[in-house]
Amino acid sequence: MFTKTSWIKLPRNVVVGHDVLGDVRDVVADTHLRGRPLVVTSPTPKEVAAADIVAQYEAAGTDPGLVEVDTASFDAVERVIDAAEAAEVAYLIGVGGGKAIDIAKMASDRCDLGFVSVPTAASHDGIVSGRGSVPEGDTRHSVAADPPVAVVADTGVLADAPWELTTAGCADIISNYTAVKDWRLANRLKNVEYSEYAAALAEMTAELLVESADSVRPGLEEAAWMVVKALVSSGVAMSIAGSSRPASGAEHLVSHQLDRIAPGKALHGHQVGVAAIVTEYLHSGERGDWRAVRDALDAIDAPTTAAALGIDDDELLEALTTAHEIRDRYTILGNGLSEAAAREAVAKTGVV
Ligand SMILES: NC(=O)C1=CN([C@@H]2O[C@H](COP(=O)(O)OP(=O)(O)OC[C@H]3O[C@@H](n4cnc5c(N)ncnc54)[C@H](O)[C@@H]3O)[C@@H](O)[C@H]2O)C=CC1
Ligand SMILES: O=C(CO)COP(=O)(O)O
Ligand SMILES: [Zn+2]
Repeated sequence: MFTKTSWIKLPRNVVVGHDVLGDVRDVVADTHLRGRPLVVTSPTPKEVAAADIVAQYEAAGTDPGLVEVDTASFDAVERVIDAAEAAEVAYLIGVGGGKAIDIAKMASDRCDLGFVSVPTAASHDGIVSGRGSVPEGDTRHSVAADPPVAVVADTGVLADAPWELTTAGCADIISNYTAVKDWRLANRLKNVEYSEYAAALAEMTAELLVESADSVRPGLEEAAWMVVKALVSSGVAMSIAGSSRPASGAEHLVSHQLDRIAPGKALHGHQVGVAAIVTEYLHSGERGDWRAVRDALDAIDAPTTAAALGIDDDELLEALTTAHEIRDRYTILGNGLSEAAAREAVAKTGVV
């Protein structure tokens, strides 16, 4: 008897382009969302975009709430929920990098309110995904949350953001190669549910970005366009899968460990990129595709070594040998990488 069910949640309006920041109210008006919003942001994105959005609503006679967050934590989610309830808002607008967007996404899901995603950096593929990523103690949660009802990505804002944020977004996409390899491995060895459509979309997204690497250059709106389209596509792959598997494998586990061992030293996308060189080596060996991963990162100016991340060799080795403990997600790390194997992998790939 056939018993499978799949429920794919996707955004209704995804608006990407030049000067679209000024259209946030119009884009929202095209959805079912009505009333006062709560704008969830962090200090720099507030100046770059959130203040403009607040001004749009004020000019139209609506007084939006505003709350600032600075970390991806469950405490921050609770603070936003309290602010949303106190201000009796009708929906939330997340404005910023991955952390502000994740917090707004999870808070709106918990309050059963709509969510609008306004990225100010092309730095991560959580812009449209139906997931939130939050550390807690020794673990890292990938929380299911309704994806945004609408996304407004202004290519001018994204192109003006610091270049390293864009290269981090590219590296987050390049890591799809190893994430999908880990997913297939987990499917074969542990019967983990797998979607060929989601995997193919995640891989194709990485492929298209790598092929366009020459055009991804600082300050160009065309480059921001290409990268944000890839980030949207990767987020859609996660929504089709109903998990972050198409975009998060062992390289993400290593990055999540680095967030605990060496907090604040490097961007999420850069960490997963460097870790992907090593996990690709583990998948396919010395003659495998790890050079292609490294060269793809290099072509878009993303770091390819621990030193370029600002992370000590020992910190990376600790992350590599303990990453399997962080979450119940089977990957090429299996039940743990030995220190000797980790040393060999980082030496062979030139990551250390
Ligand atoms: N939910 C999901 O599916 C996914 C979630 N993530 C999560 O996203 C986070 C990483 O996102 P990031 O954006 O790298 O980190 P982030 O949100 O900490 O942003 C990095 C920095 O960039 C600044 N920034 C943002 N826009 C700026 C602009 N226009 N000009 C100047 N500075 C600007 C932010 O204020 C922050 O200081 C991690 O917590 C990661 O786990 C990443 C991928 C997928
Ligand atoms: O960062 C992600 C995809 O790029 C998703 O992160 P998780 O590993 O927390 O699911
Ligand atoms: Zn990621």
